[in-house]
Amino acid sequence: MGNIDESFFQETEHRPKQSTIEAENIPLIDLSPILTSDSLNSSSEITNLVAQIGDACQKWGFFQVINHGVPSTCREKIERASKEFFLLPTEEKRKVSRDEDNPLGFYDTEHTKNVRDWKEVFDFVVENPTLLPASHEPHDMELMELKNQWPNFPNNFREACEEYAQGIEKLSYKLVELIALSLGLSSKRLNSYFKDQTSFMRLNYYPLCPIHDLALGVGRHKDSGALTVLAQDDVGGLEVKRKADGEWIQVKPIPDAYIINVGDIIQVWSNDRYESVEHRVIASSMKERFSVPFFFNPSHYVMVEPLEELTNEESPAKYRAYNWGKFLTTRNLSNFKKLNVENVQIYHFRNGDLFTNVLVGLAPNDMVQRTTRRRDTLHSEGVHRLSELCCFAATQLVMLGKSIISTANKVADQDANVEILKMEWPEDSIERAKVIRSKACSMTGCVEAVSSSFITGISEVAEAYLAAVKSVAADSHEVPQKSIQDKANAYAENLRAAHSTAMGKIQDGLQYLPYVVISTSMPAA
Ligand SMILES: O=C(O)CCC(=O)C(=O)O
Ligand SMILES: [Fe+2]
Repeated sequence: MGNIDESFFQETEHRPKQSTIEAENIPLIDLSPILTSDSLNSSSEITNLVAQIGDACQKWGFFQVINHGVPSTCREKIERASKEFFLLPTEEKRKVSRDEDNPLGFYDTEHTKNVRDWKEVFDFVVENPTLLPASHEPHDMELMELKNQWPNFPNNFREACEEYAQGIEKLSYKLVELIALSLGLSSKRLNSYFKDQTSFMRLNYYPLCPIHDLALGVGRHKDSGALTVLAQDDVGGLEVKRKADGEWIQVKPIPDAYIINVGDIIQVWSNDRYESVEHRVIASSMKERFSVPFFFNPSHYVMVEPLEELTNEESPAKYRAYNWGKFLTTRNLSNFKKLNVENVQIYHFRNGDLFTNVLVGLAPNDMVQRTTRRRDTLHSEGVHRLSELCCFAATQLVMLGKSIISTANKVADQDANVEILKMEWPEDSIERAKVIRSKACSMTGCVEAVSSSFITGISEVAEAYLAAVKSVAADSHEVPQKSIQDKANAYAENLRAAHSTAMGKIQDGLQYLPYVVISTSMPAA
């Protein structure tokens, strides 16, 4: 697993506590009613099942299922294959490493919220190939094909993975149908979104961890897809944040059960009726652990937005539509592992109506105060995040230069625990330039995402204020409208300027790197 470095250390407040609550568990649901019929016709058993699923989604966002119809032999086969694969020597596993061009395969430096996870993974897609946007750039329509890479050992690995994926995919459709019914929709309402699915399966291996009090197997996160179907072994370690009080609750291993959780997409489709809930995995110094999540994701071209049937005047759409493929590629951007900014999140697409709710019922003066405070906070936070990003980008560019030079001189850099310095550079200088270009694209992509989310946020606050003022005060001219709006515009302009400065700095820094590449590729005099 390599050296223990600080990139694994969680901030103090996110480190595992000694005693987590074991008393309550997430709901356990018996799916046997779906085994007897192909269509989910409205028998009283199905109605009862749908109600249980609806309750579990609402209260926990998580549940376990038994009598699900996935043959246990399939599961045993993939679990055995996974164990055999991860126990191979690292050099063997690295033959199918994921890289800049292919995000599928083996990987041991997964990061969650910029902290390294104590685990190794192997990813494969269920539609081979899977189509995704080639870049996160909004106007770039080019697509790319993701293709699986399979290891030579163990020799039944591919077969075990493909068979298991088929069984789990079938179960996932059933679950999505039950969830659709629980939202009052027709059972097949969501199925077409998965026609050219971008779903993937992940084999997780959590090795023994000597720093289990500092690190996590997987840091706290929400799953960004539609639905996750997880097989965990008998070791345990998955914890779910209880919605009622924010306590971390252990998910007890149940033989042959699957753990199901609602992802961000169902949260958006359901307009927040069901929430995607945070979870994490504790690392252990006593027992290694294996798990296999399946991330059921829609086609890349799906625009994710609250379903029409679930929104109306009283409960308007809480999110703007976003393109799933672009969301995923923006997420995957972060090849710079220790990015000091948050990755793209669904709340970046939240509509301003939440702030409108904050203003409801306030006296005009209080409205002014609340709006001013929110607008100013968004502005200063935006400036802060952009300047942090700018410093980060400059450091990364220097590091890239150092890394090229030390590779050319074949010396290890003193800072070798910095991820980027350990990069393996291609021999060919054009290929090196391509790597630099893709890193620069990642950085500019992040700058763009951060600045546009703050600019949108500020203008939404100003709009919500205008609407609220108009609705309460007939003589609203007494309430400052113009100055609130003007200042919001000035702030947005200021953020745009900070954005251009950051992009300029990245471009400036980038100008030097080709010289470094060229000079380090020339033969010594
Ligand atoms: O290994 C587990 O139990 C959960 C892993 C997980 O949450 C994930 O990969 O998203
Ligand atoms: Fe997860």
